Amino acid sequence: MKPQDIVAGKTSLWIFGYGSLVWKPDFKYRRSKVGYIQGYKRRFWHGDNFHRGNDDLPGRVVTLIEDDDASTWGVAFEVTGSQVEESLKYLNVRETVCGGYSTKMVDFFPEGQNEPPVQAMLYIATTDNPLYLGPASPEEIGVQIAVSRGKTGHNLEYLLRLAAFMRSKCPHVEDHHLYSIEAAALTVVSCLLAAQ
Ligand SMILES: N[C@@H](CCC(=O)N[C@@H](CS)C(=O)NCC(=O)O)C(=O)O
Repeated sequence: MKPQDIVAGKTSLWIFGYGSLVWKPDFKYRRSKVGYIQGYKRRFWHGDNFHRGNDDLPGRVVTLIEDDDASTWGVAFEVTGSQVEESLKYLNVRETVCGGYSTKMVDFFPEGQNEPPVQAMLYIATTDNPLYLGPASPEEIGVQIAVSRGKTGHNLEYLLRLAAFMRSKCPHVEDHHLYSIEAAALTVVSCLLAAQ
């Protein structure tokens, strides 16, 4: 679904972030809410040859993989009025042109007892994406992240800031995939520093 089809005539839109968007939205928004989506798991299975890697050494960033038993926590940002077009124009370049992500509408469940779900748009890199790297062990992913950097910065920053967000805003979530990769990447970094 193209963003313009999603926002046709909309004066308000929720955008769900679950990777770099949770700590660096970089667009103006009216308000944000921590919460989750159902039916997807977050995995470091998407390659990145722009923001956090290059063609010779692609970085690893997150995408969403369908899993009926899973949920993924992040942040939804509400954009209104002129913010709708401005945010989509910016994110189209950042996420789609540079990142290989496409857009999808899902139900977003804000944290809190009596919060009803709202429709939210997210960016997802599907498995048929040419940058898709697929599953690997935490150790393999940790090494790749520890040695990759791109035009936006080091892949390690991308990993550590996401882990810091989850510990701070979603301490109840046991994201073994994220934290095992974080531990593996930090082990690699400590070994590289010790070898210097
Ligand atoms: N679509 C996910 C992942 C977004 C993401 O990590 N996209 C990359 C593009 S490969 C990005 O924006 N990177 C910016 C950065 O690494 O600072 C999200 O909602 O946060």
